[in-house]
Amino acid sequence: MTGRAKICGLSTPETVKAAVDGQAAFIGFMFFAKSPRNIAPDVAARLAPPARAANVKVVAVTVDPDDVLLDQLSATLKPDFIQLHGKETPSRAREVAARTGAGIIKVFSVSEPSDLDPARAYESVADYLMFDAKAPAGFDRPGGTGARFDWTMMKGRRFERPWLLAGGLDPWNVAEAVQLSGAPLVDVSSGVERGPGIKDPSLISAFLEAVRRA
Ligand SMILES: O=C(O)c1ccccc1N[C@@H]1O[C@H](COP(=O)(O)O)[C@@H](O)[C@H]1O
Repeated sequence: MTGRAKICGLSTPETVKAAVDGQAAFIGFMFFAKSPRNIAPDVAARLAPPARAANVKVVAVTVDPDDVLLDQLSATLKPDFIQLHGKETPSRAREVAARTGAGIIKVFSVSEPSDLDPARAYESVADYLMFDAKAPAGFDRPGGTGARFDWTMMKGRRFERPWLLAGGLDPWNVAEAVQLSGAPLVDVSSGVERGPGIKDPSLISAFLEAVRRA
C-alpha cells in the first residue's frame, strides 16, 4: 500500500479505475440503505478485482451492521477492512473483526475536542481510526454529508493507530486540511462527486494528485 487516500462510495468501473490509477490506498463501497452511494454486496464484489490486482485495499463502509450483512459481505466482497461508522462499541468492533476476519476502521464523529477522547478505547481493536465531521442536523446518515470540522483540532494529537481525516474534503482544500491537521491519511466521498452519489473520475484524479503534492 503506497497511497495516502481513501476514495469512498464508488459504484462504477470507471471510478474504481480512476482511484486505482491515481494510487489510492483504499477504495470504499457503501452498505447503508439511506446513503445515495448504497450498493449491493455482489455489485461491489464485481467492481473490486482491479483494486485487488493493484494492492489497493477494499473497504466495506457500514453503520451498525448486523450479522446478516457481515455474513453477506464475507461471502461475496471479502473486504480487507470493515469501516464502522455508527455507534459500535469496542466489544462489537471486536466481534465484527472475529466474525469477518477483516481489519477494522472505526469512525468518530467530531465537532469539538472532547469528541476525540473515545478513540482511546478502540486502539486495541481497530487497525485504523477515522475522524469525520459530525453530521449537521437534518441528515439521516452519519457520514457522506460534505460537512467539515476544525482541522486544527487534530494537530499534535497522538494515537496508537494510524488515522484518517474525513469530512468535506475536496481537491481544492485537501492540501490545507493535511497541513492544518497533520493527517497521515485522508478520506473523501461527496467532494469528488458531480451530484449526490455520482462520482466523477476527473475529480477523483484531481483529489489524488492534490494529496500526492500535499
Ligand atoms: O457516504 C455516505 O453516504 C455515508 C453514509 C453513512 C456513513 C458514512 C458515509 N460516508 C463516509 O463519510 C466520509 C465523509 O464523507 P464526505 O467526504 O464528507 O462526503 C466518507 O468518506 C465515507 O467514509
